[in-house]
Amino acid sequence: MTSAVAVGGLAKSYGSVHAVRDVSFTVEHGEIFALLGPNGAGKSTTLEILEGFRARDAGQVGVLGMDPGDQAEGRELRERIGLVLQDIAVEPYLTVRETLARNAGYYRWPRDVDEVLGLVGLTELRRRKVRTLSGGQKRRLDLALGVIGNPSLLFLDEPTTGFDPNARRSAWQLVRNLRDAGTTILLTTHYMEEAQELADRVAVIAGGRIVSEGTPDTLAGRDNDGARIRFGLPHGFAVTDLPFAASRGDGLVTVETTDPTRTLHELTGWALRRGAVLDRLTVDRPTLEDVYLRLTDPGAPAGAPERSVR
Ligand SMILES: Nc1ncnc2c1ncn2[C@@H]1O[C@H](COP(=O)(O)OP(=O)(O)OP(=O)(O)O)[C@@H](O)[C@H]1O
Repeated sequence: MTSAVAVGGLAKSYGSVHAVRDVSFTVEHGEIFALLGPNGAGKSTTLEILEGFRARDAGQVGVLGMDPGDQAEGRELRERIGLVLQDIAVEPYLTVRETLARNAGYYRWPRDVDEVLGLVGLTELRRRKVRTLSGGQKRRLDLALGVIGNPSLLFLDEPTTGFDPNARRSAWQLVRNLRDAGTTILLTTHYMEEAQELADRVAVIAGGRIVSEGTPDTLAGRDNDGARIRFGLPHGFAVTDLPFAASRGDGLVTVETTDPTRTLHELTGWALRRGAVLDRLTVDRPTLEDVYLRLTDPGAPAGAPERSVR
């Protein structure tokens, strides 16, 4: 089976601004794929080309086996994709349920309106006028509008911006449920926690180019990076007493290691023999955000694109 989305050598400029330079990636059926990148990196431009709203200058694009740039195929495609864009215009004087029911009428095989209201947690608010919804409630309605047409492929452009932490977790569960029911999802987000929690694979785009691609856990060799052990030393002990090199700052000792199992063993053995209690002991690895910040640091030397495989 072909990929749900296949992009090769995509390029798009606005006058002298090279918004997308040479972007290639695929999204497989049934996966959640996240496009990450700083403001102005080219994410929305890429998405708009895939959605058929913007013409490309160069490259190949296949979405559900169709070319969104082709007028006839583009129309057929719009029946099969769902969109949750950053700012969807809705009629403020309709109720939540009326809005959803009206949009359901645009599709040949819509989902049940009340079922979708339940999915996004808007059943209680179904009789409320849209203009009275809070920002987060409105965003849930956006999500409902995106899935009402029962799409095979759903585009989510920053789906949880403005959500409170509980609403964000509910939205994540909804997105996972959609994926588990067979919907392919391509999303953009500025929340690294969202990408970590949701995405099967991510691509980082910067300056119109993909600079790294992989699973959230392995992106840019994240899984092979060293671990960091931190702890507080009790009174009377110095960093130089430790059986390995370490540094001290913020009242905590930090040890960088590529072999955390061994280093921890040495550390705890050393402490137990001396009756020393290691205060606030933690072991961690670079987060997705650490890796993302490194990849998108404008001061970092430009290198070959990094790719890690699943
Ligand atoms: N219609 C337009 N006309 C001219 N320049 C544009 C237009 N749309 C986008 N750009 C420029 O193209 C570049 C890429 O913009 P794009 O909106 O694709 O980035 P983005 O990654 O989605 O950013 P954000 O995270 O801020 O939404 C930016 O430099 C932007 O200023």
